[in-house]
Amino acid sequence: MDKQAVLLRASNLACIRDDRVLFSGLSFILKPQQILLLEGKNGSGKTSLLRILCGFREADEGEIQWCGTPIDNSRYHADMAYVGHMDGVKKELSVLENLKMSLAMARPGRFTIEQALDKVHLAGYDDTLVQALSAGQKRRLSLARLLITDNILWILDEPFTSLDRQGIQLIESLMLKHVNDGGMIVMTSHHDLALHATDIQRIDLSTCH
Ligand SMILES: Nc1ncnc2c1ncn2[C@@H]1O[C@H](COP(=O)(O)OP(=O)(O)OP(=O)(O)O)[C@@H](O)[C@H]1O
Repeated sequence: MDKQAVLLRASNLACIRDDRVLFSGLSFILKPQQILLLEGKNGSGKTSLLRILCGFREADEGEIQWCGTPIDNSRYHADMAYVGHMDGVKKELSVLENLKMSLAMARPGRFTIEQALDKVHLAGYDDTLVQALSAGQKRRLSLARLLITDNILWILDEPFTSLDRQGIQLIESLMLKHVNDGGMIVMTSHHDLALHATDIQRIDLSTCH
């Protein structure tokens, strides 16, 4: 892909829930090697904005473009990966089956399934049913999906939730590598990011009215 042309542009977005304006007039541009950190108090609309950016829900106003065209085109969904609250994993399938399923629907990434499981410290859990994993292990599995597929844009909703200290450091180092390699991340987090050398834009949704 031509990295020069890669750009996520949100223009004048608004989101209304039950007649309440969560945010309006929200615009930003995200380029390769940048992280956009969405901040704001509980209920300010961070998850709602991520779901709009994923194309799961339409904005009440405004437009989102990927590389100059509206996001409802197939290329955006191939370029983007979302890890949300529900972890996006099927609990009745094994760890290996879940990763094989993710791989079947995407371009292969930098790591094999075996390497990714090793990286997120789930080696040896291949045949374990997801329903038998702890909350932190489920989160590690959902993050392993990012490593086995090739997606320039990661959209992450509270990626540190349920992770222990070592897990948080691991994810931070994977995120750093992703952006240093030309990737982009939009994320929410109530946890302070330790990625000091990185180009981080911050938007506080509590103030976007
Ligand atoms: N499906 C829905 N239908 C109606 N209202 C909803 C729906 N989902 C969320 N909301 C409302 O929208 C508001 C914003 O929710 P959202 O989950 O986007 O906030 P958030 O900033 O991510 O919060 P938190 O920090 O608690 O995760 C809340 O008041 C919530 O009740």
